[in-house]
Amino acid sequence: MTLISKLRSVNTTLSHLIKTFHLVWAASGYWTLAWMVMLLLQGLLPAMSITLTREAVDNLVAVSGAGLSSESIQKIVTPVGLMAGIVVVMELLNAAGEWVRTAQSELIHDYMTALIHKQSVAVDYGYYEYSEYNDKLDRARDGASGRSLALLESTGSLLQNSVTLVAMAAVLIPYGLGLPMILLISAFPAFSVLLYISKIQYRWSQRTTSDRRWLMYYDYLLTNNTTAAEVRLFDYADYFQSSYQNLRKRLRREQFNLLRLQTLGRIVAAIIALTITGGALAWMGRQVLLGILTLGDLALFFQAFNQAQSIVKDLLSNLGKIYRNSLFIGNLFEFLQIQPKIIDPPSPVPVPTKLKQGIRFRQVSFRYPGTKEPVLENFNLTLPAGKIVAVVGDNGAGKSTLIKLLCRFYDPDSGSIELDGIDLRHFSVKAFRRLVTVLFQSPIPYYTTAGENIALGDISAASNYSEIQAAAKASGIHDKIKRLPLGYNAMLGKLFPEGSDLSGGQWQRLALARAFFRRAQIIILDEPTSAMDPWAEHDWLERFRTLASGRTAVVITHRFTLAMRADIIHVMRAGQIVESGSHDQLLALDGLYAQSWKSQMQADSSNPVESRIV
Ligand SMILES: Nc1ncnc2c1ncn2[C@@H]1O[C@H](COP(=O)(O)OP(=O)(O)OP(=O)(O)O)[C@@H](O)[C@H]1O
Repeated sequence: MTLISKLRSVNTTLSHLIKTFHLVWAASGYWTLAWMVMLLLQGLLPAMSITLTREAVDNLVAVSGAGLSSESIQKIVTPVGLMAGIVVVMELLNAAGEWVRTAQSELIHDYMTALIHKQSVAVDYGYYEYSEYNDKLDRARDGASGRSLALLESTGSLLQNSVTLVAMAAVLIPYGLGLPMILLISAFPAFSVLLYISKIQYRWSQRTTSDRRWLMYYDYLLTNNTTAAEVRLFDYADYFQSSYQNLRKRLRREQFNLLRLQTLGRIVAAIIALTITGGALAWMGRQVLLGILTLGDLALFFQAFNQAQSIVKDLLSNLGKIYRNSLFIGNLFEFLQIQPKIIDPPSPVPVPTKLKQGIRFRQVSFRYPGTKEPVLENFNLTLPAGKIVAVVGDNGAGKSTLIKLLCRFYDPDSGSIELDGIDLRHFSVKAFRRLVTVLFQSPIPYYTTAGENIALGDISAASNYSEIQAAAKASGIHDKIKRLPLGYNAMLGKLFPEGSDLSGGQWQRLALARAFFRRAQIIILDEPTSAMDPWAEHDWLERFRTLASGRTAVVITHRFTLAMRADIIHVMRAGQIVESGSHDQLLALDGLYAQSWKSQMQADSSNPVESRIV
């Protein structure tokens, strides 16, 4: 490590320390103040105690053999009494310290968690599609509350040690400068070992972040209710269990190696420190034999040396901890610094209250970050206002990418997506998204009450009970909810006690109710009926038409039954629209759509409603 990189590392540590202190202060201002006052007191008391020891011993020597006069007793009782007082104050401070520490740690935990939650939502959706981001998030969590408090504690201990050390030095310096120097040198090997190990541990932790996520994933596969059926059916438990165990074995081995290195280093450092201490003690013995020191000096000297040595050791070990924790907490700051790319323009244009022309993809080209192949290239598509448009196509054609662009989860690399002729980038992101509702293939089962599941569509209107019921009726889930033990107040999902589970199709109906409740102008559907039987799908489609009337809807689907009901069908292949028209027009065209339709009809003529476009 060059001098410049060393200085840079000290600078980074300091900057992390300052940022951490700001965070801690913001999270627990008064408690931090109380903590600092206590540190100062705890730092000063040991030196006061040592000075009193000298006084007590010297007084004892002075009055020894003078009889039990009140004057001689007082000479001993006063310093001893004060020393006892200091012990009591130290105990009180220790007890109060526990209290302050617990309060601080709770406040800091909540504050840091809130910061991480806020940032997790603020970053672009796109980040969640990359493992590097997940690594950052995992590391930030690791560096959050625990590390910041540890960093603060080590800094506090360091300050306390420094106060004590300065006070001790003031007491020791009259005996010469050599002793403080020896103390410092004796602790140096331990410090170097600590720094070295800290660095190795940090690198190991960074390198194994993904490994730990693999462990979580295997654990999830083996213990989760959503995977329980397939684990049994495919009998893959042994396979994933051994993957878990093998990975754990490797991590355990690496951890043991680190531990061995650490223990070895510590033993060597302790031997060096002991040798130096032995030399200092021999020197002290010599001074006593030569009659240079008084008994009081000797007592002070002995106590001060012992204490100062452990303080210097603590001090250096705290420096090491500060260094290590600042490395980890750097991950938190790195995470908090991620800037979203999908942001509001400086002066957003108001979103249209009612769509007139519709949505247009104009010469859109897009590739996912970090990939070479574009998914869309000079892509054009119009979604006319008030119409239902279906987009069909084979796997990987780019249909879901269209949705992501339409929701502004990503922006095009070139070209534009326009709403009534205005580029989406000119609207405020929140205001634009308020216009959109998406019904996903697997809607999220929110483990909350049935009513709240619908209200999440528009949380600002959550108290509008009659609208919630109207949305449930419109989507066809009202009767089911009414039959639940507590109706709209019934908990859904099996995660919590008393929860009632719904079928896949019922969850999709609940999602439709949420969409009704949202009253958004643009409705996007991604295989919304995949979990429904043909009868339920028919009923659902009728309800969907009610929802979509007067709105602009895009349906991404593989199902003919769904696609054929759209006003316009676009067939997509390899990032391009290759055919467009109504169901009848596309059949008459006898192209890709017609071929898929025919082959599906032949293959499954007994059950045409189940036909899929391939
Ligand atoms: N996050 C991503 N990063 C990189 N490439 C991606 C990402 N998501 C999708 N792709 C790629 O983009 C292309 C289009 O994918 P997309 O999911 O849009 O297809 P699709 O038409 O929705 O397919 P399907 O019908 O199977 O759902 C595919 O080649 C896919 O591998």
